[in-house]
Amino acid sequence: MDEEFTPLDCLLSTGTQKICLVILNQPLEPRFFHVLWNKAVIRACADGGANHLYQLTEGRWESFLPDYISGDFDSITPEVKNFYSEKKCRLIETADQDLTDFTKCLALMLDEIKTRQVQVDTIVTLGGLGGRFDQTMATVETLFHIQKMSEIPVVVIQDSSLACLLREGRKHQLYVNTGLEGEWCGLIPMGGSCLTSTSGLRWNLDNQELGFGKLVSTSNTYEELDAKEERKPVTISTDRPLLWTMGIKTE
Ligand SMILES: Cc1ncc(C[n+]2csc(CCOP(=O)(O)OP(=O)(O)O)c2C)c(N)n1
Ligand SMILES: O=c1ccn([C@@H]2O[C@H](COP(=O)(O)O)[C@@H](O)[C@H]2O)c(=O)[nH]1
Repeated sequence: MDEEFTPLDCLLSTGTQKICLVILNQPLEPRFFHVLWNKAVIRACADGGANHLYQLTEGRWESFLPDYISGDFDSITPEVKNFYSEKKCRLIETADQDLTDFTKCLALMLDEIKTRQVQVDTIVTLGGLGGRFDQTMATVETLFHIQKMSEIPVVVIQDSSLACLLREGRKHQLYVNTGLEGEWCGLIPMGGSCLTSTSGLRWNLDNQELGFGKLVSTSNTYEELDAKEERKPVTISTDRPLLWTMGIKTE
């Protein structure tokens, strides 16, 4: 089965994807935040993510009310919690200590999408790739959980990196011609070895095994083109879930 996807469409103000937004407990970049907030049909914060939303929107708080804030509430400050609670944002306590606040927030997002019967192309997450390394690894693990629960792609964006988990058994066509793509990209076999074929990259794979201790495709880039040629989509086939990561142009 072919799957076409433009990972950075969500960051274009002219992009066509219908998105939902999840804000995690990491510094928020204004350049991404505003475009995503304006487009999102449902907006949520995971626990301390609400602190960052509050901080970034200082003085204009009432114009940036999330649909819900969920988590075990060990990071949201009392001031922030009181403010959003008074403004009638839903505060959903998810006390379970076997799943991260991110996983639980995404599971709630899937329920919300179903309840509201909205059509959503992508769930975009801000944060999740910086700060604590255990949390970064947990972010990737969340992508594995959520892939089992829904067909909706989830992309994670922080600083100048994007990550998303490509499904197994499909031929992915990634459109990487939005103008926002940075130089580098990578394919990381996070959940175990992957038999992989690619095109459109500088270092392609031809039914080769990616695996830790064998081969991991980091510091890859896109195929070089002649001056007037348009960049072709990157194609990736994999027999197991495979993490795609790419750079986002810094201004
Ligand atoms: C084997 C195992 N290791 C570790 C944990 C602990 N644990 C896993 S997820 C989780 C919740 C983490 O919550 P989150 O808010 O995402 O992260 P925090 O900032 O609280 O560390 C906890 C406590 C566990 N339940 N089981
Ligand atoms: O260093 C970090 C810390 C947190 N996250 C993500 O944010 C959520 C919520 O975090 P809380 O600390 O509970 O407020 C967490 O589940 C992580 O997904 C992060 O990415 N990096």
